[in-house]
Amino acid sequence: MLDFKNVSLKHGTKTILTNVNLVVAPRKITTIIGPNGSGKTTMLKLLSQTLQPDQGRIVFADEKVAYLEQNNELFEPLTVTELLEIGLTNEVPDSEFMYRIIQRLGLVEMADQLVDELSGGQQQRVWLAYALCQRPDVILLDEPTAALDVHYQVELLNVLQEIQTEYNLTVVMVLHDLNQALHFSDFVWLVRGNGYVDRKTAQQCYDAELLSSVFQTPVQIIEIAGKRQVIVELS
Ligand SMILES: Nc1ncnc2c1ncn2[C@@H]1O[C@H](COP(=O)(O)OP(=O)(O)OP(=O)(O)O)[C@@H](O)[C@H]1O
Repeated sequence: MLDFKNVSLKHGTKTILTNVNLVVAPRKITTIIGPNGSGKTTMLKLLSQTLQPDQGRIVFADEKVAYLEQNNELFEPLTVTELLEIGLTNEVPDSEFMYRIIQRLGLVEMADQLVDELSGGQQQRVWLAYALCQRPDVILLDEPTAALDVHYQVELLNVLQEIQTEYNLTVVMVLHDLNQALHFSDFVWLVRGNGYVDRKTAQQCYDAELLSSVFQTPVQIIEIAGKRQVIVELS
């Protein structure tokens, strides 16, 4: 169980959340979408307890939560394998699991390289592997595809979805790409930046009026090869 119960939070004078009640769907993928500065990262920080609400509370059972922030830094030079082994040490070390994650995230060839010497996109995959190696019940991911090319964006989300299903993980992530958010999620939280958050199923979000109002930008929903796609109208 991981819920927002009557949570209110301001950053300075800016209202981020007002009496928000939300249930994180267990063993499902929830994606947070919304405009820049609306409070998406703040919500992940609340769920990870790196930030406390002004009012209300985040309700936890005894889930193990792994939080992958937008920017991650190493404080000493480590190879990919060395970093992932640190992730494993909290639990019964499971190098077989670690090797599967290395394979699934396409990291085999760089397993012995220093993390700092990898490209931004490669490092992003390594940090996701690190979070998974902690064997969390809940994984919080802030823009996990941000530095990736389109191939690896889709690849990473596919692998994440497979691992989520296989290990019954609860995933809460922030994405900016609306098509990816709706395609890979069960639930979507739409953060409006005025204190309010709508919780919808991903299917309910294929709604041009809804998305246009959240982003204050005209969008259309069209169908390509039988699949709905969100198109942002360019002026
Ligand atoms: N520690 C802080 N102190 C003061 N204001 C903050 C702090 N952290 C965030 N804010 C402000 O709160 C608002 C929400 O920030 P947050 O990072 O949660 O937004 P976001 O939706 O994740 O944005 P983006 O899409 O740009 O990553 C922003 O206006 C931001 O400037």
